[in-house]
Amino acid sequence: MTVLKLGRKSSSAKNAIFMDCGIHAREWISPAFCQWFVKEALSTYGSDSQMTSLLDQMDVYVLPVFNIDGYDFTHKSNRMWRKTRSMRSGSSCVGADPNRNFNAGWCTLGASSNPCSDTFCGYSPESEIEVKNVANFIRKHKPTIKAYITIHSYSQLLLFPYSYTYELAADHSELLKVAEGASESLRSLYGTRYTSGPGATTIYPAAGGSDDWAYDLGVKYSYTFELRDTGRYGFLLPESQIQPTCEETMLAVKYIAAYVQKNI
Ligand SMILES: NCCCCC[C@@H](C[SeH])C(=O)O
Ligand SMILES: [Zn+2]
Ligand SMILES: [Zn+2]
Ligand SMILES: [Zn+2]
Repeated sequence: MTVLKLGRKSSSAKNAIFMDCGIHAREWISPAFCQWFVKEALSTYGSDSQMTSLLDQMDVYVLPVFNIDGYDFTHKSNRMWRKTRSMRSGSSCVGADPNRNFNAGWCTLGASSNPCSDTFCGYSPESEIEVKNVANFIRKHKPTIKAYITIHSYSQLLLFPYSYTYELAADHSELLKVAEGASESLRSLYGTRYTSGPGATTIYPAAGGSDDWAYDLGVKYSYTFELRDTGRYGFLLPESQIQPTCEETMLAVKYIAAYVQKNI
């Protein structure tokens, strides 16, 4: 698994943030953001005081395209594909939903055990190699990873645990406070409105998600972004909106990163 590691070289282990994009194949604005984030982070390091401080003090792991085979399939065959492209003998349907395949309330609610469903949870937790690799990486770096951010589209939401239960997370009020601050920061650029809240009540119940899994592993600041828009173009966001979406999302990510820096 190829992860980009951004940050000033340091002999001692620095605390880190892990961010992935492209877990769902059709959400093309997501990998676009991760790619843009890397360019922007590296080109503003040294001039932007917040980015400089962030990369001096922390490392940022970026996984630009989580679901590579699915992303490729959306370019070549089916633009609306969501899942992985794993094959299983005996099943006529392909792939599992990687955001239902993590070991967090696995396949209990908001997921399907039907291999042909777009929210198929997989044959077992971490059955998808992409999920296993990311889970292994985060487990291995557990002591230093202080925040997990996963980028999706669309709906303009900033979600945090839990989605596998309606129970509030132990850190609910803090996670909400940070999400609202980040959404406010995002809105300050172009007025784009986000809704913040726990996944289960803010979007829908959904077990097996990467954010819930990271949170239960101990990564307190765990967030799922649903980027633009709210349905006009949906997954087919026009090219003209890529740059503004990236710029406003950067403000939210920097807000979260700055909060994490101050509070770990
Ligand atoms: N952990 C689940 C967060 C809420 C659902 C997020 C959306 C992104 Se397309 C989904 O995976 O259905
Ligand atoms: Zn293409
Ligand atoms: Zn998604
Ligand atoms: Zn989505």
